[in-house]
Amino acid sequence: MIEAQGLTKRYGRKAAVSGLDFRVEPGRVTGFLGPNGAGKSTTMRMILGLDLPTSGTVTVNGRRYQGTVWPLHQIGALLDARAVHPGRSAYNHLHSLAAANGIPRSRVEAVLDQVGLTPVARKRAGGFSLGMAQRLGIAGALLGDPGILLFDEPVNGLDPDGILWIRTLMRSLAAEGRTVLVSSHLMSEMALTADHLLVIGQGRLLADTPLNELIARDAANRVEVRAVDHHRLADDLRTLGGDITLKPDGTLLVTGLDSASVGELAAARGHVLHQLRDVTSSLEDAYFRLTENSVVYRTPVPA
Ligand SMILES: Nc1ncnc2c1ncn2[C@@H]1O[C@H](COP(=O)(O)OP(=O)(O)OP(=O)(O)O)[C@@H](O)[C@H]1O
Repeated sequence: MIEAQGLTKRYGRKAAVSGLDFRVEPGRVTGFLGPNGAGKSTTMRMILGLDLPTSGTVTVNGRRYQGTVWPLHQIGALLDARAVHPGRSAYNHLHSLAAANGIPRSRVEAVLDQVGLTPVARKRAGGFSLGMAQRLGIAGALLGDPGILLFDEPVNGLDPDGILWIRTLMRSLAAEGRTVLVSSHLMSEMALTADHLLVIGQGRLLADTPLNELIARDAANRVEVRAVDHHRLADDLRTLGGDITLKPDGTLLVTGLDSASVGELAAARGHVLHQLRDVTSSLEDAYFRLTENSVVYRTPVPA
């Protein structure tokens, strides 16, 4: 279990993370989402004790960081896959980590197997592709068989097989009762991997919610309706409190009313409808709506 209270990190006048309160519970995969620069890596570094909070606290299994790096059997982390000495083999890299942490050599072989790097274990890590480096970083995180795992963008650079492997790994680590916190910008992948989400924007918590609830809340009370006289229907729906967007093809997107209310109003006022349907939502839709005011680095949309 990881618990943050009022967690704040400032760099000079800039607040990278502001007053975060959250708990990351064991037994589920918690996705950590937010636009570029939102503060995800900074938060992970503070959890690991690599950065100290300016104010507030973060505890790991109820204990505060005591000034030495958390031992690998408590927390394993993948932060930067390229942070490996390029001249060292995968085996030697893991072996020196194991030796420094009092972890038996047999674990090195076990995690190399687990991540599929046994055939290249004696090759220089500097020659690894990004996907192989990610696997080596994950092997390092698993080495101490820790109860808490942090992964910063673990699918970065992985091919579809690797992405499926990561998803299965995260889910099985959580099913074993471990605490798993994973950041990603890949919404479709997060939708398949995470049970719970923490979403931050500009250093502030925007959502701490089960994934399904976030998507369901986003879809709730959004209806698409096509009518012969869409202008008159739009006026009638507004009187019921609906927020209406008229699409170029004449379809009305109604927010704030469910399909039953729209259908009953249409029948009562004599509207001829050609279509009435609930709008479904995806994690990507929900995420965009949640973070639309928190994006710092926005890319212009081509005209
Ligand atoms: N060492 C540092 N010195 C100064 N500013 C920093 C430092 N580390 C992070 N920041 C700033 O803090 C903010 C949060 O950065 P952080 O890397 O935590 O975001 P992130 O959510 O991980 O972003 P990304 O998705 O792009 O990896 C950014 O504005 C960043 O520029």
